[in-house]
Amino acid sequence: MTKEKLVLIGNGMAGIRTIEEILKRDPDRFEITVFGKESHPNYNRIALSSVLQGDSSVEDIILNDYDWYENNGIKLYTGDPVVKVDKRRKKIHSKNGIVCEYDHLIFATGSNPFMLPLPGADKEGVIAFRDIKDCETMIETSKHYKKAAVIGGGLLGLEAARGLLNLNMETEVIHIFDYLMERQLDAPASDMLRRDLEEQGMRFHMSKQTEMIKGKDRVEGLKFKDGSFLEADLVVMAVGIKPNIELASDTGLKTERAIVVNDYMETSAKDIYAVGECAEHNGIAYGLVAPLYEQGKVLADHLCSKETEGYHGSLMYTKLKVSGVDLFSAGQFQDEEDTRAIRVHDEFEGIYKKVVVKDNKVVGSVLYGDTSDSPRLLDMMKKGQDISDMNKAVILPSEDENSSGESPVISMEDDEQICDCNGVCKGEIVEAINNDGLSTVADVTKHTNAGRSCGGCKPLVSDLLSATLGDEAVSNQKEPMCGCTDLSHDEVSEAIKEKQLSFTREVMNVLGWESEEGCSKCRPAINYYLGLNKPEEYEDDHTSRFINERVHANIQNDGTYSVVPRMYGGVTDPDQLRKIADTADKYEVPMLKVTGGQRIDMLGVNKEDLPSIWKDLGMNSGYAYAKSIRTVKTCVGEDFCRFGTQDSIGMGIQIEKKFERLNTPHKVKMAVSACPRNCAESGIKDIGIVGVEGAWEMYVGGNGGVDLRGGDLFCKIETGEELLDTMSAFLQYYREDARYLERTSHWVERVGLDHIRSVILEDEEKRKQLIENMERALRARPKDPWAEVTENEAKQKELYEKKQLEVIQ
Ligand SMILES: Cc1cc2nc3c(=O)[nH]c(=O)nc-3n(C[C@H](O)[C@H](O)[C@H](O)COP(=O)(O)OP(=O)(O)OC[C@H]3O[C@@H](n4cnc5c(N)ncnc54)[C@H](O)[C@@H]3O)c2cc1C
Ligand SMILES: NC(=O)c1ccc[n+]([C@@H]2O[C@H](COP(=O)([O-])OP(=O)(O)OC[C@H]3O[C@@H](n4cnc5c(N)ncnc54)[C@H](O)[C@@H]3O)[C@@H](O)[C@H]2O)c1
Ligand code: SF4
Ligand code: FES
Repeated sequence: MTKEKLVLIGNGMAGIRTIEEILKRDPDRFEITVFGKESHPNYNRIALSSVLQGDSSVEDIILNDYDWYENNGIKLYTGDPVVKVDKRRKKIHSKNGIVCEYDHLIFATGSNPFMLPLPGADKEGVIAFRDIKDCETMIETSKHYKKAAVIGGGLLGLEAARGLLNLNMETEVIHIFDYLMERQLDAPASDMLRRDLEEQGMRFHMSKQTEMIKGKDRVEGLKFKDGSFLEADLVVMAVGIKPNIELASDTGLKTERAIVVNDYMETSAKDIYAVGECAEHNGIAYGLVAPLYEQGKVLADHLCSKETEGYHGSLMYTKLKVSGVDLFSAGQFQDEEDTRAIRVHDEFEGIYKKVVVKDNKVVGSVLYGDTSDSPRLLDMMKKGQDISDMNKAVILPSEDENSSGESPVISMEDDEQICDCNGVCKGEIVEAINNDGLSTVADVTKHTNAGRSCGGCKPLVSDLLSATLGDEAVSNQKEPMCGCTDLSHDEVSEAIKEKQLSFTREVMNVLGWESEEGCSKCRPAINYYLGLNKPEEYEDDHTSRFINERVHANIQNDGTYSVVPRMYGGVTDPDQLRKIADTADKYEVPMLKVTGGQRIDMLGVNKEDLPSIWKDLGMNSGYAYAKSIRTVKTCVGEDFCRFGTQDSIGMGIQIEKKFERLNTPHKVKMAVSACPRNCAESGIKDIGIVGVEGAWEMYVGGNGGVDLRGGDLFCKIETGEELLDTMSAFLQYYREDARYLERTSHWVERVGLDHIRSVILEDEEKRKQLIENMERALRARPKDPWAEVTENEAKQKELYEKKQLEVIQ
């Protein structure tokens, strides 16, 4: 039977949740194609706040990785926005020229941040906070500049400001009203919030209107309408959002503030639907995920011909994701003529609670300092519960009545919601815990979606696990490697060693994997642990590798690849440069870029050209795509620099040649500087070497990326030979002890520098063993992967022939 063609425009939270709901209902019904403007798979936009605040990495917040699309037969085009919809022919056109037919078309194009049209708003350093790029810009800016200004004291502005404080920037918030978050809070709660945030170091400029952004090319400050001026190196605008409806209006769909939809998320055009922030239902365009996910369920029912009552609007409720601040706001929280309120205000404890009542029903609430009543109040609001017979103390129990120490989940009814973002009730979670044998919060999230968005409900989920299984069962819980197994990384790696397992399928069978094929989390990890255990015998399973490692090149946002040849120690010569230039000319490589790792990146290469480019270059792979040794950056050192005390280039080249092509749990970057001026940035590398008079200092666990971390001084070593031995022992211990995908920076923090020192510097036996194991691993390394491909026609056919370009990326 031919499948109906379903095209989704917008690879964001609402659109992909709708696809997940469709797959749950009728997985084989549609041939699904997704177009996304951003060059990432679907990620948790909400968690950008936690990336900025340093609690997660970009990798942690991916909701559906590339393999998910592939495994569900979904064709994904990232970095390729739809630019035209031909309603008559039922076709869409993408920016990169892809034309795709549809039977059903979903708009889920979200919103754009609203940028105040101020003079100077186009200067460098003026940004929004909406996507991964914005987040990365803020993190990068904080490395070079000190003063940040956030315009807008709403949810987004305050979460951005907290993140900027964490990045050590002096942070000023400019707000147009005289109290913060006026759309969610009343004056007393807002005052308490402001005081708490001031204590955290935020500074506020209230009732201020920005007139212009000053500066030459880059922002230098803000001028306000009252004539005052504030210096700033970075300006983040967080003054609301504008639904992204340009394409919809060009298509002729009815739009007002957003794309107008009916109760079944149908737009004014046949077979075209809209969900998410770009949709407007009954005059409301929502800007929080809970309503958007409700819309997704309705649209999935409708498209899969399931019975549905339709979408009838949602109650809005929010929490601020700033640590140290407990705040909840829902519904109609301001006093009106026809409302009355129950209030508790404890200035000593910093607690404020207000419940607004209208026609004997709770219609809104603001809680500050203690939000434990929020699930119950929300439930009352949703059910429209009549409270005329209820005692005030039952609606808002006093602290004494509330202070049994018992978690609020205990007294919740089964139909009360625990996860507001995803609409998951207590009963549903308890049933999943009991029926599916769940024992961790991660299990619950995987099975029910509870906790998968803002994460605010995770403490309640954890309490519910304890209440259902008993404290002991839960305290013994560990983080499983992935949803296919209950075993942790350490247990899997240990079992491979103990049982001397030899290949992926065997591991899965012997260790009782839940899914036959494994998933994109466990397969690469198992492949790594197997190679670690039997370096000489194990044959790498390339099907378990991530796409970049499978094809030995990094995929770019437009579907092309980058080629980075190895340049040992960042040193090149005219011959290499000529080869690179000739190859770039021959294959019309659109960009050559010098990388931070001191080599040359050839960007924009077509996949089918990769093998011949590698052949023409005749250089080794730089492994820029791999969980392996990447670069050894060097400064010019004693031969040329008047401060140099050591031969940094020579040492860098020796290190790179010794450890190249070695598999590691995550990428490993190194650097050698010949004096403490540190021109090669040794302080932010996994291993950084610094020359001092008559010796080398070795730093470990540095990271210059999102999780910025200065390396720790590990030891001081006199000879080059001893340095290489100590590096061998350190790298091998990292390879054996760290979990797959754990950077050295996280590993060093988890196990502790003292412990690593005691193993490598104090335990002679263990050090010797580690160095021997490293030598075994180095001897067993495969040859250069580019050379292997250029000599292997079958591989070229399998991986690089043009038809492969159609493969989902
Ligand atoms: C920092 C931050 C924190 C947040 N915190 C919370 C929170 O705690 N709780 C909460 O409920 N909500 C929160 N939100 C809001 C929430 O993230 C959004 O409501 C939600 O992401 C909207 O989902 P969406 O799919 O409608 O839009 P989006 O997630 O924006 O997805 C739309 C996608 O469509 C793409 N697109 C647009 N035009 C095209 C085109 N022509 N072709 C192809 N692709 C296109 C866009 O690039 C985008 O990737 C937060 C938002 C931010 C920015
Ligand atoms: N925790 C959460 O739930 C959360 C977190 C972040 C973002 N979001 C969502 O993301 C979207 C964007 O958030 P937002 O905070 O930008 O929108 P918002 O509309 O909620 O708040 C914008 C704030 O900017 C202020 N403002 C407007 N013009 C201004 C000006 N010229 N100068 C100074 N202040 C000005 C407004 O008074 C308002 O308080 C919203 O839909 C929000 O719900 C939610
Ligand atoms: S690190 Fe020292 S030796 Fe190396 S280039 Fe810089 S100043 Fe010169
Ligand atoms: S309440 Fe946001 S993820 Fe559960």
